[in-house]
Amino acid sequence: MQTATLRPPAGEAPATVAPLAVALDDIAISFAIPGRPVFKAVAPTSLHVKEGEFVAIVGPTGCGKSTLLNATAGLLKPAGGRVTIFGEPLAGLNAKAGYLFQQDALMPWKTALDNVAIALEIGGVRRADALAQAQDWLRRVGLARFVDRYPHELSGGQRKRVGLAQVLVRGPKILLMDEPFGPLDAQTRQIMGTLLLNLWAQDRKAVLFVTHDLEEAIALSDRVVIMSAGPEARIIGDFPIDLARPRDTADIRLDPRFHELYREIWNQLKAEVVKTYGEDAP
Ligand SMILES: Nc1ncnc2c1ncn2[C@@H]1O[C@H](COP(=O)(O)OP(=O)(O)OP(=O)(O)O)[C@@H](O)[C@H]1O
Repeated sequence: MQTATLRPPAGEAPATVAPLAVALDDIAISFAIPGRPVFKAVAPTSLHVKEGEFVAIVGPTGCGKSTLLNATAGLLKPAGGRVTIFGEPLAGLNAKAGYLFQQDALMPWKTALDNVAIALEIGGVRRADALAQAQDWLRRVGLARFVDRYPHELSGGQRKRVGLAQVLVRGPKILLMDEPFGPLDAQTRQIMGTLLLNLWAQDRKAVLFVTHDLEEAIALSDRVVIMSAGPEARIIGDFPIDLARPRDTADIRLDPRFHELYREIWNQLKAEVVKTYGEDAP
Protein backbone atom coordinates (compact mmCIF):
# COMPACT_ATOMS: atom_id res chain seq x y z
CA MET A 1 0.00 0.00 0.00
CA GLN A 2 1.30 3.46 -0.85
CA THR A 3 1.32 6.09 1.86
CA ALA A 4 2.81 9.55 1.61
CA THR A 5 5.06 11.18 4.20
CA LEU A 6 5.28 14.88 4.88
CA ARG A 7 8.62 16.56 5.46
CA PRO A 8 8.57 17.24 9.26
CA PRO A 9 9.76 20.42 10.98
CA ALA A 10 13.37 19.99 12.23
CA GLY A 11 13.53 17.53 15.12
CA GLU A 12 10.08 15.99 14.63
CA ALA A 13 9.26 12.51 13.35
CA PRO A 14 7.76 12.35 9.84
CA ALA A 15 3.96 12.25 9.83
CA THR A 16 2.40 9.45 7.79
CA VAL A 17 -0.54 10.62 5.72
CA ALA A 18 -3.41 8.15 5.54
CA PRO A 19 -4.17 6.97 2.01
CA LEU A 20 -7.23 8.45 0.36
CA ALA A 21 -10.39 6.38 0.77
CA VAL A 22 -11.22 6.90 -2.90
CA ALA A 23 -8.92 8.20 -5.62
CA LEU A 24 -10.36 8.44 -9.11
CA ASP A 25 -7.54 9.64 -11.33
CA ASP A 26 -8.19 10.63 -14.95
CA ILE A 27 -11.16 8.29 -15.12
CA ALA A 28 -12.83 8.00 -18.52
CA ILE A 29 -15.96 5.92 -19.05
CA SER A 30 -17.46 4.93 -22.39
CA PHE A 31 -20.37 2.74 -23.39
CA ALA A 32 -20.45 0.57 -26.50
CA ILE A 33 -23.89 0.87 -28.10
CA PRO A 34 -24.52 -1.57 -30.99
CA GLY A 35 -24.64 0.18 -34.39
CA ARG A 36 -23.60 3.53 -32.92
CA PRO A 37 -20.32 5.27 -32.20
CA VAL A 38 -18.95 4.59 -28.72
CA PHE A 39 -20.67 6.91 -26.25
CA LYS A 40 -18.11 8.78 -24.17
CA ALA A 41 -20.11 9.42 -21.00
CA VAL A 42 -17.31 10.65 -18.73
CA ALA A 43 -14.19 12.43 -20.02
CA PRO A 44 -10.94 12.00 -18.11
CA THR A 45 -11.71 13.43 -14.68
CA SER A 46 -10.40 13.07 -11.15
CA LEU A 47 -11.94 13.00 -7.68
CA HIS A 48 -10.26 12.34 -4.33
CA VAL A 49 -12.18 11.54 -1.14
CA LYS A 50 -10.40 11.35 2.20
CA GLU A 51 -11.17 8.82 4.89
CA GLY A 52 -14.19 10.06 6.84
CA GLU A 53 -15.05 12.79 4.32
CA PHE A 54 -18.61 13.39 3.09
CA VAL A 55 -18.67 14.46 -0.56
CA ALA A 56 -21.81 15.19 -2.59
CA ILE A 57 -21.85 15.00 -6.39
CA VAL A 58 -24.38 17.19 -8.17
CA GLY A 59 -24.88 17.77 -11.86
CA PRO A 60 -27.52 17.86 -14.58
CA THR A 61 -29.54 14.76 -15.33
CA GLY A 62 -27.67 12.16 -17.37
CA CYS A 63 -24.24 13.73 -16.85
CA GLY A 64 -22.61 10.65 -15.34
CA LYS A 65 -23.02 10.83 -11.57
CA SER A 66 -24.21 7.22 -11.21
CA THR A 67 -21.55 6.15 -13.68
CA LEU A 68 -18.82 7.60 -11.43
CA LEU A 69 -20.34 5.80 -8.43
CA ASN A 70 -20.52 2.54 -10.37
CA ALA A 71 -16.84 2.86 -11.29
CA THR A 72 -16.03 3.40 -7.58
CA ALA A 73 -18.10 0.33 -6.67
CA GLY A 74 -16.23 -1.74 -9.25
CA LEU A 75 -19.44 -2.40 -11.18
CA LEU A 76 -18.04 -0.60 -14.25
CA LYS A 77 -14.52 -0.79 -15.60
CA PRO A 78 -13.28 2.62 -16.78
CA ALA A 79 -11.92 2.87 -20.32
CA GLY A 80 -9.01 4.86 -18.93
CA GLY A 81 -7.55 6.13 -15.67
CA ARG A 82 -7.15 4.58 -12.23
CA VAL A 83 -9.48 3.76 -9.34
CA THR A 84 -7.56 3.43 -6.07
CA ILE A 85 -9.25 2.44 -2.82
CA PHE A 86 -7.35 3.05 0.42
CA GLY A 87 -4.12 3.03 -1.54
CA GLU A 88 -4.80 -0.20 -3.47
CA PRO A 89 -5.77 -0.34 -7.16
CA LEU A 90 -9.36 -1.54 -7.44
CA ALA A 91 -9.68 -4.94 -9.09
CA GLY A 92 -13.21 -6.31 -9.36
CA LEU A 93 -15.91 -5.35 -6.88
CA ASN A 94 -15.08 -2.82 -4.18
CA ALA A 95 -15.35 -4.91 -0.99
CA LYS A 96 -14.81 -1.84 1.21
CA ALA A 97 -17.90 -0.08 -0.13
CA GLY A 98 -21.60 -0.33 0.68
CA TYR A 99 -24.02 0.88 -1.99
CA LEU A 100 -27.45 2.41 -1.34
CA PHE A 101 -29.63 3.05 -4.40
CA GLN A 102 -32.75 5.12 -4.96
CA GLN A 103 -34.85 1.97 -5.28
CA ASP A 104 -35.35 -0.32 -2.31
CA ALA A 105 -33.39 -3.54 -2.49
CA LEU A 106 -35.49 -5.29 0.16
CA MET A 107 -36.85 -8.80 -0.26
CA PRO A 108 -40.63 -8.59 0.07
CA TRP A 109 -40.96 -12.06 1.60
CA LYS A 110 -38.55 -11.32 4.45
CA THR A 111 -39.12 -9.25 7.59
CA ALA A 112 -37.06 -6.12 8.27
CA LEU A 113 -34.91 -8.18 10.64
CA ASP A 114 -34.25 -10.92 8.10
CA ASN A 115 -33.61 -8.39 5.33
CA VAL A 116 -30.79 -6.91 7.42
CA ALA A 117 -29.49 -10.22 8.79
CA ILE A 118 -29.21 -11.75 5.31
CA ALA A 119 -26.62 -9.11 4.38
CA LEU A 120 -24.33 -10.74 6.96
CA GLU A 121 -25.41 -14.35 6.47
CA ILE A 122 -24.41 -14.34 2.81
CA GLY A 123 -20.95 -13.33 4.03
CA GLY A 124 -20.80 -16.41 6.26
CA VAL A 125 -21.86 -14.90 9.61
CA ARG A 126 -23.75 -17.39 11.84
CA ARG A 127 -27.49 -16.78 11.91
CA ALA A 128 -27.68 -16.03 15.65
CA ASP A 129 -24.90 -13.40 15.36
CA ALA A 130 -26.42 -11.96 12.20
CA LEU A 131 -29.81 -11.59 13.89
CA ALA A 132 -28.28 -9.90 16.95
CA GLN A 133 -26.39 -7.39 14.80
CA ALA A 134 -29.42 -6.79 12.59
CA GLN A 135 -31.54 -6.11 15.68
CA ASP A 136 -28.97 -3.62 16.93
CA TRP A 137 -28.79 -1.78 13.59
CA LEU A 138 -32.56 -1.60 13.28
CA ARG A 139 -32.60 0.00 16.73
CA ARG A 140 -29.93 2.49 15.63
CA VAL A 141 -31.99 3.57 12.63
CA GLY A 142 -35.07 3.98 14.85
CA LEU A 143 -36.95 0.80 13.91
CA ALA A 144 -36.70 -1.24 17.15
CA ARG A 145 -40.49 -1.69 17.15
CA PHE A 146 -40.72 -2.68 13.50
CA VAL A 147 -38.28 -5.57 13.20
CA ASP A 148 -41.02 -8.11 12.44
CA ARG A 149 -42.70 -6.04 9.72
CA TYR A 150 -42.53 -7.00 6.07
CA PRO A 151 -41.51 -4.28 3.55
CA HIS A 152 -45.12 -3.71 2.40
CA GLU A 153 -46.07 -3.00 6.03
CA LEU A 154 -43.52 -0.18 6.28
CA SER A 155 -43.64 3.44 5.04
CA GLY A 156 -41.23 4.65 2.35
CA GLY A 157 -39.07 6.34 4.99
CA GLN A 158 -39.06 3.20 7.16
CA ARG A 159 -38.05 1.05 4.19
CA LYS A 160 -35.15 3.46 3.59
CA ARG A 161 -34.10 3.01 7.22
CA VAL A 162 -34.07 -0.77 6.72
CA GLY A 163 -31.99 -0.26 3.56
CA LEU A 164 -29.54 1.91 5.49
CA ALA A 165 -29.25 -0.72 8.23
CA GLN A 166 -28.77 -3.41 5.57
CA VAL A 167 -25.78 -1.53 4.15
CA LEU A 168 -24.26 -0.33 7.45
CA VAL A 169 -24.49 -3.70 9.23
CA ARG A 170 -21.67 -4.94 6.99
CA GLY A 171 -19.36 -2.20 8.28
CA PRO A 172 -18.27 -0.67 4.96
CA LYS A 173 -15.46 1.92 5.12
CA ILE A 174 -16.97 3.74 2.13
CA LEU A 175 -20.62 4.54 1.57
CA LEU A 176 -21.83 5.07 -2.00
CA MET A 177 -25.29 6.64 -2.08
CA ASP A 178 -27.14 7.25 -5.34
CA GLU A 179 -30.15 9.55 -4.79
CA PRO A 180 -30.94 7.41 -1.74
CA PHE A 181 -33.76 9.62 -0.48
CA GLY A 182 -35.06 10.51 -3.95
CA PRO A 183 -38.51 8.94 -3.73
CA LEU A 184 -39.32 10.37 -0.28
CA ASP A 185 -41.33 13.50 0.52
CA ALA A 186 -39.37 16.64 1.45
CA GLN A 187 -39.86 16.34 5.21
CA THR A 188 -38.92 12.67 5.35
CA ARG A 189 -35.82 13.41 3.24
CA GLN A 190 -34.68 15.94 5.82
CA ILE A 191 -35.33 13.51 8.68
CA MET A 192 -33.38 10.81 6.84
CA GLY A 193 -30.57 13.27 6.16
CA THR A 194 -30.27 14.11 9.86
CA LEU A 195 -30.36 10.40 10.75
CA LEU A 196 -27.60 9.74 8.23
CA LEU A 197 -25.45 12.55 9.67
CA ASN A 198 -25.96 11.28 13.23
CA LEU A 199 -24.88 7.76 12.25
CA TRP A 200 -21.96 9.14 10.25
CA ALA A 201 -20.79 11.26 13.21
CA GLN A 202 -20.50 8.07 15.31
CA ASP A 203 -18.35 6.28 12.74
CA ARG A 204 -17.09 8.55 9.99
CA LYS A 205 -17.00 6.73 6.72
CA ALA A 206 -16.00 8.21 3.41
CA VAL A 207 -19.29 9.04 1.70
CA LEU A 208 -19.98 9.73 -1.98
CA PHE A 209 -23.55 11.01 -2.14
CA VAL A 210 -25.22 11.64 -5.52
CA THR A 211 -28.19 13.99 -5.53
CA HIS A 212 -30.10 16.33 -7.82
CA ASP A 213 -30.96 18.46 -4.83
CA LEU A 214 -28.34 21.15 -4.22
CA GLU A 215 -29.87 22.06 -0.83
CA GLU A 216 -29.56 18.45 0.30
CA ALA A 217 -25.96 18.33 -0.95
CA ILE A 218 -24.96 21.45 1.00
CA ALA A 219 -26.83 20.42 4.15
CA LEU A 220 -25.04 17.06 4.35
CA SER A 221 -21.56 17.46 2.96
CA ASP A 222 -18.01 18.57 3.64
CA ARG A 223 -17.59 19.23 -0.10
CA VAL A 224 -19.93 19.60 -3.04
CA VAL A 225 -18.51 18.72 -6.45
CA ILE A 226 -20.22 19.66 -9.70
CA MET A 227 -20.20 17.66 -12.91
CA SER A 228 -20.58 19.32 -16.28
CA ALA A 229 -23.35 18.39 -18.70
CA GLY A 230 -22.55 15.26 -20.73
CA PRO A 231 -21.41 13.72 -22.92
CA GLU A 232 -17.76 13.71 -21.90
CA ALA A 233 -18.80 15.05 -18.53
CA ARG A 234 -16.16 15.90 -15.95
CA ILE A 235 -15.88 17.50 -12.55
CA ILE A 236 -15.79 21.27 -13.01
CA GLY A 237 -16.38 22.60 -9.50
CA ASP A 238 -15.33 21.64 -5.99
CA PHE A 239 -16.78 23.69 -3.12
CA PRO A 240 -15.81 23.18 0.54
CA ILE A 241 -18.84 23.48 2.83
CA ASP A 242 -17.72 25.34 5.94
CA LEU A 243 -20.97 25.00 7.92
CA ALA A 244 -20.51 23.90 11.55
CA ARG A 245 -21.31 20.34 12.63
CA PRO A 246 -23.30 18.72 14.08
CA ARG A 247 -25.99 19.86 11.65
CA ASP A 248 -29.73 19.49 11.61
CA THR A 249 -30.48 19.24 7.90
CA ALA A 250 -33.67 21.32 8.26
CA ASP A 251 -32.34 24.07 10.57
CA ILE A 252 -29.08 24.50 8.67
CA ARG A 253 -31.06 25.77 5.66
CA LEU A 254 -31.94 28.90 7.65
CA ASP A 255 -28.27 29.80 8.18
CA PRO A 256 -27.17 32.88 6.16
CA ARG A 257 -23.93 31.07 5.20
CA PHE A 258 -26.05 28.27 3.72
CA HIS A 259 -27.67 30.81 1.39
CA GLU A 260 -24.30 32.26 0.36
CA LEU A 261 -23.00 28.79 -0.48
CA TYR A 262 -26.19 27.95 -2.36
CA ARG A 263 -25.92 31.07 -4.54
CA GLU A 264 -22.23 30.50 -5.23
CA ILE A 265 -22.65 26.84 -6.25
CA TRP A 266 -25.93 27.33 -8.13
CA ASN A 267 -24.27 30.02 -10.28
CA GLN A 268 -22.00 27.33 -11.72
CA LEU A 269 -24.49 24.46 -11.70
CA LYS A 270 -27.22 26.46 -13.45
CA ALA A 271 -25.10 26.92 -16.58
CA GLU A 272 -24.72 23.12 -16.87
CA VAL A 273 -28.39 22.42 -16.22
CA VAL A 274 -29.37 24.89 -18.95
CA LYS A 275 -27.02 23.13 -21.40
CA THR A 276 -28.78 19.82 -20.72
CA TYR A 277 -32.22 21.23 -21.48
CA GLY A 278 -31.13 23.45 -24.36
CA GLU A 279 -31.11 27.21 -24.74
CA ASP A 280 -34.91 27.43 -24.54
CA ALA A 281 -35.06 25.98 -21.04
CA PRO A 282 -36.95 28.12 -18.55
N1 LIG B 1 -25.18 0.93 -19.88
C1 LIG B 1 -25.21 2.07 -20.57
N2 LIG B 1 -25.16 2.04 -21.93
C2 LIG B 1 -25.16 3.17 -22.65
N3 LIG B 1 -25.21 4.40 -22.12
C3 LIG B 1 -25.27 4.49 -20.78
C4 LIG B 1 -25.28 3.34 -19.94
N4 LIG B 1 -25.32 3.74 -18.64
C5 LIG B 1 -25.37 5.10 -18.68
N5 LIG B 1 -25.32 5.54 -19.95
C6 LIG B 1 -25.32 6.94 -20.39
O1 LIG B 1 -24.27 7.61 -19.70
C7 LIG B 1 -24.68 8.92 -19.31
C8 LIG B 1 -24.52 9.07 -17.82
O2 LIG B 1 -25.50 8.27 -17.17
P1 LIG B 1 -25.69 8.30 -15.59
O3 LIG B 1 -26.77 7.36 -15.25
O4 LIG B 1 -24.37 8.10 -14.95
O5 LIG B 1 -26.14 9.81 -15.35
P2 LIG B 1 -26.65 10.51 -14.03
O6 LIG B 1 -25.91 11.80 -13.93
O7 LIG B 1 -26.55 9.60 -12.87
O8 LIG B 1 -28.16 10.76 -14.42
P3 LIG B 1 -29.47 11.06 -13.53
O9 LIG B 1 -29.15 12.29 -12.72
O10 LIG B 1 -30.54 11.32 -14.52
O11 LIG B 1 -29.73 9.86 -12.68
C9 LIG B 1 -26.11 9.09 -19.81
O12 LIG B 1 -26.08 9.79 -21.04
C10 LIG B 1 -26.60 7.68 -20.00
O13 LIG B 1 -27.56 7.60 -21.02
